Amino acid sequence: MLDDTIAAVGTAPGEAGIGIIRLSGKRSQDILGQIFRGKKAKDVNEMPSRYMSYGFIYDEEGKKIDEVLAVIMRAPYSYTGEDVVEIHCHGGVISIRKIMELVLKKGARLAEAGEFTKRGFLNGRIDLAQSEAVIDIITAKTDEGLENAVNQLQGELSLKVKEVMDKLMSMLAHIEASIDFPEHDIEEVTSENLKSQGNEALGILKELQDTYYEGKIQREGLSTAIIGRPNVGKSSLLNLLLRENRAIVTDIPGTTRDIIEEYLNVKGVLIKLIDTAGLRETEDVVEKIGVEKTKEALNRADLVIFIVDASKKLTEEDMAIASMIKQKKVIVAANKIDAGIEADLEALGEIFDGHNIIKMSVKDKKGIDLLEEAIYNTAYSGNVKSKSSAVVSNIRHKSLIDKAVDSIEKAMEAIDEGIPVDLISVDIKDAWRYLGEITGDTVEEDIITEIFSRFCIGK
Ligand SMILES: Nc1nc2c(c(=O)[nH]1)N(C=O)[C@@H](CNc1ccc(C(=O)N[C@@H](CCC(=O)O)C(=O)O)cc1)CN2
Ligand SMILES: Nc1nc2c(ncn2[C@@H]2O[C@H](COP(=O)(O)OP(=O)(O)OP(=O)(O)O)[C@@H](O)[C@H]2O)c(=O)[nH]1
Ligand SMILES: [Mg+2]
Repeated sequence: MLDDTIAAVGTAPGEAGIGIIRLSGKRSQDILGQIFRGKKAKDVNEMPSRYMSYGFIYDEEGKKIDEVLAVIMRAPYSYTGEDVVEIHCHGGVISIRKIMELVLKKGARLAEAGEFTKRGFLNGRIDLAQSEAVIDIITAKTDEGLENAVNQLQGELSLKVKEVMDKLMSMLAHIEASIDFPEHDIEEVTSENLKSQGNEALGILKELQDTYYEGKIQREGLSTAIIGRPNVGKSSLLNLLLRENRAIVTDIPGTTRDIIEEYLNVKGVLIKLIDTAGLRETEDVVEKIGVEKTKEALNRADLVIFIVDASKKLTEEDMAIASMIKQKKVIVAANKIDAGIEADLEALGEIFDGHNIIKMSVKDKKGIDLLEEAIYNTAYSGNVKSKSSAVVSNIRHKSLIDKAVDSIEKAMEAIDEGIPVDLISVDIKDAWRYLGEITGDTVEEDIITEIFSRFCIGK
């Protein structure tokens, strides 16, 4: 498969001033030679690596197709580690399509999603975690999400993971040695040595585990569900926070049936705001489904904004919801204070942290600053913002690190129990393999395929 020469458009045709067609593989330069004539560089063999040459693309009848800049990046110093050619043409749909057609006619094959990056991985220029960072860069929604992804692309995460893998390898070597040379005092030394190396490995992995919550929020946003009984002003609040009329608002209880999700930036924190159907017992079939969806959204939420109508006495429904969410991070929005305060907010203060009860009026746009402040504060509460440049934001990486930690901890317990060191090596090997799945050293083919299929074409 790496013998093929692949081609794809790397830019959005018709939507930008320039269009880039990219080729990778042994025949790239030859294909360029057949369709490109440089003003200065008459022969592609004379084009120096990594310098742009000005010229024209010609079709098979010798007709000029477009004025372009072309560049050859010869192996191994390229994005894929193979010969790469880029043709930078004008960004129009027709020009890009014609050049692509020509390139395919001359023997290139259309690249699959993520295939350029995959080749960079298969040719050893970047590892798997670095490849995954490329998608994260493309899909980043915040400055921090981008920063984490760029760090991961530079290999910051891989470096830490490899450091641990090296320690595990050295532990395995010690175990081997003690098996090969079972002199009387080696066992003692070995278990001390294993313990200290194992603890160092655990220390690094636990630091990485601690970055996950923050990393996830920076990547996916803080999932924030607006919850409350019907008609308390959930959709009104969503609209106010978004500063647009996204959700339908009426005075009819049960207006919102389907979940509405929108992204919002609160003081630099990415919030995935979720408006839900009011929670109540209902016989209405559609509303019932809405209530079920609300409960699912509630389960997944990192933060709950619990709205009550402060202008009325709290109802049984309010209290039922309160007990349903008391395990969650909650901000209580006591809404409609423009119509007076009848609700027993102190009772809510006993269930939830009093600081997080915000008196507000969506109608009068009152209290919104305090609410945003509270959202921002809860986003990081109990989780100090790390200064580490290796941040775990990917669930695949997190679960592999968790498994490695479990295996190492199992090994450490075994050492404490005086279990023979050769039996411990099984767990250490497991941990090493799990970590290798992050960097791609020990990963199965189907996982690699799955990861790269999530890329876009041309990446
Ligand atoms: N025109 C263009 N812009 C682009 C890309 C591209 O492929 N083409 N990239 C694609 O996504 C990104 C840049 N990523 C790249 C990563 C490595 C190499 C590369 O040639 N690496 C070589 C040589 C490095 C060096 O000069 O020292 C290497 O690592 O050996 C190129 C682009 C973003 N911008
Ligand atoms: N007086 C007053 N009325 C408000 C306030 N916020 C919302 N309302 C009104 O309350 C009614 C219900 O608002 P919605 O935002 O649709 O309520 P909801 O919680 O989304 O309702 P469901 O989708 O039915 O669960 C509307 O008539 C709003 O105009 C407020 O701060 N003060
Ligand atoms: Mg609503």
